[in-house]
Amino acid sequence: MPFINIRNIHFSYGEEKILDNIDMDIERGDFVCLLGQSGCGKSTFLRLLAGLAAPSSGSIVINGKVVTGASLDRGVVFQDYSLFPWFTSGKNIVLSMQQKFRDITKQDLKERAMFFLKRVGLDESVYNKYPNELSGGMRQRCAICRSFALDPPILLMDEPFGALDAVTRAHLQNLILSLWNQDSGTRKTIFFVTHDVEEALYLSTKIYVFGLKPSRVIYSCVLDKARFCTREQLLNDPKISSLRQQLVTILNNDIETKLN
Ligand SMILES: Nc1ncnc2c1ncn2[C@@H]1O[C@H](COP(=O)(O)OP(=O)(O)OP(=O)(O)O)[C@@H](O)[C@H]1O
Repeated sequence: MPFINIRNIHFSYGEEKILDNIDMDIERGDFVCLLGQSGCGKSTFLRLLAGLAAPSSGSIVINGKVVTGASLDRGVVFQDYSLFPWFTSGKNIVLSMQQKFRDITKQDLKERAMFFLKRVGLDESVYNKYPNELSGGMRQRCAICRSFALDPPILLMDEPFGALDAVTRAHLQNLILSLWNQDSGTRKTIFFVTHDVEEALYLSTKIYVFGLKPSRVIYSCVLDKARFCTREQLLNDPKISSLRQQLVTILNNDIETKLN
């Protein structure tokens, strides 16, 4: 049995069918990118994985257990940084850790938060700042810091870099790869929603393309490229170039089929 076994997932909002028979087998430590046109149901699928909604039919089994609700074993990072604006960054990080590490003192939690702030490239002064005193990139680093400080084996990331400029986005892609790579023995399993083919090629070990709703997986692939390859290698690798072309064509054809 794979680490995550997703079988025959259907989901509807009322009468509107959104997901139609999604199957996936995911191994521990996979970096899974979900690509697809806007509105096809990628975020909905992440909500099902998070246990925030239940499939209309089908099952999601993680490590042998059926998902029936939310769990601290699945961390979530959204595009809009998901920090409470009325708390400082530090409090945002510590509050979520308190739910998981109930026996750890506040001082130790603060030290853990400081440690992870540094890991994501933020200075300790950020601890006492409110989210609105930080740039978008810094807020997203804080959200990533909060997720990694909680240390969930699975991370669900919904277009986490979608609102950022290209340079910040590239930095954060490198950051997430280095956090994911930090200890290859206990790599987190990451699901990452993006519209960006290049981002998917750079980050993932597996790519799933969702078709327009009611959405099915219309293409999937496993990337056998070395996980430490550079952006330059990615641009020059002939196999990746052909995969890039294929992904763009599939996405374009999908939208054209629905328009015709
Ligand atoms: N709470 C809701 N109630 C009813 N319909 C919803 C709800 N949330 C989403 N939808 C609909 O479900 C469909 C899928 O939405 P979803 O946000 O999952 O797509 P997406 O692929 O993540 O889109 P995007 O890439 O634009 O974020 C859309 O048609 C959307 O309007």
